[in-house]
Amino acid sequence: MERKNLVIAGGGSTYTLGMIKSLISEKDNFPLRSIIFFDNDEKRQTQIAEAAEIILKEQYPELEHFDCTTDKKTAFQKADVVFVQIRTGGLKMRELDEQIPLRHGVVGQETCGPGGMAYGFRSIKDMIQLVNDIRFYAKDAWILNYTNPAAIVAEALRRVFPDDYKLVNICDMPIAIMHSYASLLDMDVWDLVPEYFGLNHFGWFTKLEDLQGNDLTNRIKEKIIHEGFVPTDSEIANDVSWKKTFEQARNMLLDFPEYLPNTYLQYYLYPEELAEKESINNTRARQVINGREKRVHETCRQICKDKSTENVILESDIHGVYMVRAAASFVYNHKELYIVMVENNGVIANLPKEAMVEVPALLTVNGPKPLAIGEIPIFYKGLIEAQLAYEQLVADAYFERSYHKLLQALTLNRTVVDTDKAKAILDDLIQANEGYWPELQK
Ligand SMILES: NC(=O)c1ccc[n+]([C@@H]2O[C@H](COP(=O)([O-])OP(=O)(O)OC[C@H]3O[C@@H](n4cnc5c(N)ncnc54)[C@H](O)[C@@H]3O)[C@@H](O)[C@H]2O)c1
Ligand SMILES: O=P(O)(O)OC[C@H]1O[C@H](O[C@H]2[C@H](O)[C@@H](O)[C@@H](O)O[C@@H]2CO)[C@H](O)[C@@H](O)[C@@H]1O
Ligand SMILES: [Mn+2]
Repeated sequence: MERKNLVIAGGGSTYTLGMIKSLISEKDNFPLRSIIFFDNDEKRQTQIAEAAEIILKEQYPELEHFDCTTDKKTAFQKADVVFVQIRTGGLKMRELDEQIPLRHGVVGQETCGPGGMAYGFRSIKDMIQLVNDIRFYAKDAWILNYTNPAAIVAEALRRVFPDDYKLVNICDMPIAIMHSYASLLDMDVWDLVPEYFGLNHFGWFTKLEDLQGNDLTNRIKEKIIHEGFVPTDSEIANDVSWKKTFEQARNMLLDFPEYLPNTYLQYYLYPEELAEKESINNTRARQVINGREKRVHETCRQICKDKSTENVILESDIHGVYMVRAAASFVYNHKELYIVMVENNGVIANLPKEAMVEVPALLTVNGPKPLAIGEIPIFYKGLIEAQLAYEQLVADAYFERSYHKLLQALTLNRTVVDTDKAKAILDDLIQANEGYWPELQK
């Protein structure tokens, strides 16, 4: 296999260390010549890069070149694959995204409801700029984007880069959920074959089979109902918040037993309960700042102090492995089945052609080739159509600079519903996002 050059855009991310470990564990499947980190925050990136360099020297001696840079040309000129994981406004703005809706009694979440809308409105400009920069230097590179809120980012990118089949939006939540199904069945997650439909963070598994084609769906449902549902991927297995989320997925299954839900549906199906449970001074952003971010930075400091990994525990995680194997499937034309975001174009027969849907697709050298789903039942269609309208209105509002459309979007969102509430939240978000959001016309 020809070795490739990888760039990680958002090199300072809390996910980079896990990604490095995943690239090491996957080096036979995705052999690399070089890894370059790119970020617009030199200091944040350097603390990760200094540790990454030590890890790579120790555990990836075959790698010819490692670098970290804030210069676009240095980063992208030789790129074959770019992973994009940026966060416009950082975790500081994530905290406001979560706190502001909560002040109005509405779910405060990074990718769902008003928080997701605020984050999306901040991310679109930077994502368009970044893809333009990558394309200027590397017109044929594969771009795997998992920057959130992926649904809104994917919709905006679809409009600006309509024919770019090498620009793919991808999320790890379905595989993280499948990891838990596999654990229930005492199986390897890679031996599960999913059938799934929806939008990003808004979808359902309709069937899971093993590699021999045996239907495992009912066994999974029964096990979840009788034995409970817990996160099992190393990254989140002991996380209190993720444990609660997986528990709630079991409740969703009890209420709507037809399909197995993506965990993010909890925010749309039980918005009042979820808003009540959240605590404004300890939203998820605060937990990440005091948890994953601190842990990652401490690990980096330890590695740099020891000049080795002897005193730290480093594990590859399902997030990293999923992205790496997906990239390999594109690059080497493995045609493996992954759940990714694609333009619908009839895949879900009773949804609009232009919708960015999340479905299983064969990842080929000519882009993702989604498998046909057919028509979906009315309950799911209704939920998806409203959410899709919200996502499209957010993108419309961004490109048209329209306050009116943003208010429509927020009013449509199941986590908000009430127009006066939507107006009040929107006014607070506009104020908090000054300098990040474009100016809106009323
Ligand atoms: N879709 C998924 O499955 C999935 C999974 C994990 C993380 N994510 C996303 O990955 C991103 C990173 O998450 P995190 O919690 O580690 O955040 P983080 O803030 O720790 O990392 C983001 C990095 O991006 C950098 N950055 C911000 N804007 C940039 C720009 N315009 N150009 C270059 N670099 C820029 C920041 O300086 C920072 O180092 C987020 O968007 C998160 O939502 C998505
Ligand atoms: O609240 P956070 O920052 O911990 O997580 C937000 C992200 O949650 C999902 O990603 C999970 C992933 O599913 C799991 O496998 C593991 O790697 O942890 C991730 C985060 O903890 C979701 O898919 C992402 O879009 C979110 O960014
Ligand atoms: Mn996701």
